[in-house]
Amino acid sequence: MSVPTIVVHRDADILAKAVAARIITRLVDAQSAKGSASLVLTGGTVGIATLAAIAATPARDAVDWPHLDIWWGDERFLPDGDPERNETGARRALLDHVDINPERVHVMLGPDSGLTAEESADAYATELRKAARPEDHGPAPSFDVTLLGMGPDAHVASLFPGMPALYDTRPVVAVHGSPKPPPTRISLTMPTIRASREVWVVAAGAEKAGAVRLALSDSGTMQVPAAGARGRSRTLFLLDRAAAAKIPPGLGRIASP
Ligand SMILES: O=C(O)[C@H](O)[C@@H](O)[C@H](O)[C@H](O)COP(=O)(O)O
Repeated sequence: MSVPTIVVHRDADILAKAVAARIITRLVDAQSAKGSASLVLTGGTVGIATLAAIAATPARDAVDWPHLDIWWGDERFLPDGDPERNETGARRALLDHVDINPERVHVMLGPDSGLTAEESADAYATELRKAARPEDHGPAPSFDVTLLGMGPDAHVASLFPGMPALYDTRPVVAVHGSPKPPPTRISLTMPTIRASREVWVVAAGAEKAGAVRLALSDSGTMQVPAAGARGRSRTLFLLDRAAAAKIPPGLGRIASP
């Protein structure tokens, strides 16, 4: 697993724009190398602001959108079109504005599908397994980039401290009793997140500073899920100054102006 690289930006607005530029470049590089790319989206304010920043960036047209697979790290178990769904936010911010191939947008189904949350998680696991190739050596693709927002409790996706999903070895699980509403969610598990080539944790605001410090220390994943959010070849913590305020001295950080 890769040691995190920390990049600190002035504020949340610059952070979203910088992450947007970084995603565009990463996707173009991946597509140039292998003809396609895969991106795992996150909910949350920074996650959605980043997608809106991509949509607003002229360079977005450098991405070969029809050859991009879009996945989600987690989803609120709500009906299609519900404004609280991460998918709804992603479509409004970006997906409705680019030439994405609908068959390559892999949504986590909500209750209107007729599935229970457990059945929806199983259906997603099947989709992941179909997309996995032999070189992925597992039940899910090695995503090029998995974006993760992070809560003040250091949760990532819908993996909350001490909750059963953190102990689950299946690729995708249903989450009940989420401390962050809504209570029922679908989430990739840590093994699936850690199978990603790159994991990018994005966080802004002083309320995240404690969680960032723990996530970059030798904390246990069960109590500090973000401490387990590591990519196989690269891990980035992309932060604003407020969220980076409590980073232990001596950790390599790149502070942008
Ligand atoms: O479904 C969700 O709520 C997200 O996936 C969740 O993991 C989010 O990314 C963090 O809670 C950070 O959210 P904020 O950036 O809004 O604090």
